[in-house]
Amino acid sequence: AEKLAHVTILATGGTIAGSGASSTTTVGYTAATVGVDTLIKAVPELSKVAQVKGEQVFQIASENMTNEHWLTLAKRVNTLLAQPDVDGIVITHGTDTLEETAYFLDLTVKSRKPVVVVGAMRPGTALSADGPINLYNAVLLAASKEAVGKGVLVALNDQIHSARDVSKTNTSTPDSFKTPELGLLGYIQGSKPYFYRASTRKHTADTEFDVSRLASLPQVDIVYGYANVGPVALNALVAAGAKGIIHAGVGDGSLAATVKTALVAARKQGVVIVRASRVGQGILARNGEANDDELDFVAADTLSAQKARILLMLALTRTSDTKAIQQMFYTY
Ligand SMILES: NC(=O)C[C@H](N)C(=O)O
Repeated sequence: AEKLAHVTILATGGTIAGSGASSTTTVGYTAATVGVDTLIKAVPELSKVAQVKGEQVFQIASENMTNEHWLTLAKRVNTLLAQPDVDGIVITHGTDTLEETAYFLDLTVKSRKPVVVVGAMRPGTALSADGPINLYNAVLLAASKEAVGKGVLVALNDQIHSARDVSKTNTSTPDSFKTPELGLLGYIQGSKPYFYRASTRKHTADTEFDVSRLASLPQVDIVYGYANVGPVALNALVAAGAKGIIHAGVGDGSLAATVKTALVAARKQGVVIVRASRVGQGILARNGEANDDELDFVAADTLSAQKARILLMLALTRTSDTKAIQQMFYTY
């Protein structure tokens, strides 16, 4: 028989480690209550697909995830994957910011070994809890040869997504994670992963970002576009020391006149401005709704605002040159 792969499960909390008052409690439960050993014991089938070890890295609801948590997690993943006796990693995570952690790791993990981020939409106490099957699928995916070199993967609801393109799309249903237009990468069925496509963007072992010596990340915040918007929130963030601003604009990243004036002023003070869209799908065209060449702004391409924030933070650890940063937005 083939020797089973060694997979380490890094537990961070979330609903997958949550519990509710009754079996029908699917909202208003408590996240991050159950430890990694209990999660593993709840799925004895794991021992058929991998030799599993568990580590409790954090125990938080993912709305409390911070840059510092990400740095700690990325360093731990890199340390483990450098060991010859670790073949793959699974990270259990709350779903609210799961896509952000996954993309952060996609840009900072220095290995081709599989890394799979997984969560659940229902707490473990609920009828038809999705955590156990999601964890089982994530572990077999992390143990698989098929997942090697694919970048950080997100696996829920029997589907495999790329970290860059996946989003939580529904507040509560188990099929919440989707890659609407660019498409999911594959499925898990009958204890086997099936891949149909791969991301064309640089990730993991091929990225230029190195967090091994970083204790913090540059402050980058997001401002939202909407009818009747003014510059108050933007100006407050700049005054609070933001080094970068992601503008999650209406449509193709259009700028309200008063906001545009404030963004131009911020840029003159050295703040890097990235135009993104609140729409959720499509390319944010450089020099489309604003003349980025003239304003010295950066276009987010197809990244959501929350993922543009991650790429800009990491970009600012390397350069403040907006042409170089724009190139990164077309590369990652
Ligand atoms: N489904 C979940 O995991 C939601 C929870 N608030 C979290 O992100 O930790």
